[in-house]
Amino acid sequence: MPAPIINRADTLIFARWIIPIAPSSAPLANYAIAISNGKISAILPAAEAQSITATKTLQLKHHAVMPGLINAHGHAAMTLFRGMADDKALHTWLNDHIWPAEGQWVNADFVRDGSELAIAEMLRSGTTTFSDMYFFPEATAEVVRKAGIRAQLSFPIFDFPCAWGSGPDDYLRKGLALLDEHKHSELINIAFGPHAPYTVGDDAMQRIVTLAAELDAPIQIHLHETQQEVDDAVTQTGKRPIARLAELGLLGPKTQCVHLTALNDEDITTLASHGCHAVHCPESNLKLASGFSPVEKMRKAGINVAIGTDGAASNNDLDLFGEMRTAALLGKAVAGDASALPDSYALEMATLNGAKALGIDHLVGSLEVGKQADIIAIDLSALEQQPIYSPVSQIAYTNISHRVRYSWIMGRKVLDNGELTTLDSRDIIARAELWRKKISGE
Ligand SMILES: CSC[C@H]1O[C@@H](n2cnc3c(O)ncnc32)[C@H](O)[C@@H]1O
Ligand SMILES: [Zn+2]
Repeated sequence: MPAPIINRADTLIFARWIIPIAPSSAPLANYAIAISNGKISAILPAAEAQSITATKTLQLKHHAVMPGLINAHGHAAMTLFRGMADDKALHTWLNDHIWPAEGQWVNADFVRDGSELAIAEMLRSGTTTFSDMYFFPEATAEVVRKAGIRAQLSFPIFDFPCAWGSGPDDYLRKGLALLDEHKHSELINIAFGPHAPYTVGDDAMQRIVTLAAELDAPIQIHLHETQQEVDDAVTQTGKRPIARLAELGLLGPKTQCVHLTALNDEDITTLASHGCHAVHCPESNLKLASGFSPVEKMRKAGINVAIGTDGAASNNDLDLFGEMRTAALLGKAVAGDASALPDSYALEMATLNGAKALGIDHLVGSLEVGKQADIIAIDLSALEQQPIYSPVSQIAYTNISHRVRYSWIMGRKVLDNGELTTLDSRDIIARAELWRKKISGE
């Protein structure tokens, strides 16, 4: 059905290209997009849009306009540990460095300041939705509201105590309160965040399965991050983690499986048949030498693959455009096929596939009339992007994140000509420096 013709809008953006992602990623040249009441109200050729009266009009002659990016996995507050424990393998990194540091430093203030630093970095580089898994999610929620960004907050569950709680009972009680508090929120969704198969036992997993089904809530979990994780599980239980979670009923269309490097064909079939989503974090997997995710095989098996940065302590940035480029390049090498993970698929992974994974594709992930106006504009006029045969290629394969100039979330402008409108960069940097001094004992 053709979209209704409108004659007025709150914001009208004329762009050199619009890349809608759905129904396809093919760029629409010299188009306009209208925003009314926080939603996309029209997408039409620029010549036809001249008749629309708008409160604000923007002429973006050299820009590509596309859906805001969706960072489907991270630990926002870990920005305050960026560069603190580099060049270590996952288990040494976690057991000997990160978990002791978290035990010493993480509290609600740490999470508030670290999350604000992360959100500022993500907004500046084109992310409009992020999925987080960290302690004190209520503190992250405060900053999410302040920034006006969209988020899924997965509350953590371990079998053991941490700064946020004493064990599974306590985590579930706090998490359910958070779910209840945000059940009508437009920007925040709450998910269950069992940390990993090796930190959460069968009892807690079973309670998560029951509660998540009752509340129709998503589950996000680190899964098959390394071959060692799989080998240890087989030694201890005789089962691969994916097989164990399938038996426990934890795998389903609301389950977001993060990492998925050590997969055999049976694992892929199990994930596909349960409708699970994969969240690929290529830079964290490379930096921690965790392994290689068979993204092309998963795609061919019909698994929805989204993309995430993971935390800044294992990446070390939150640049989803950079992650997209790494995913595309690595995906080709892993598949042994240069045609695997083409530019258009890289863009889909970071937008619509992310929205599908988080269960919000009816709201965001593509530019379509009726969807929420989560939109970014990238200036392609710089030397490094010339000449432009294909804007999709330039976005996927050139270093582009610093060229994001505008960003709207639910129609609200949160990045204006490269400047954050809701957050104060200088104050955020000053607070990060205070944490560095404290943590380094200066
Ligand atoms: C449940 S709160 C998050 C918890 O996860 C830790 N973490 C960060 N990155 C990874 C990773 O790649 N694999 C496993 N666990 C990770 C983080 O430090 C928190 O303790
Ligand atoms: Zn992670």
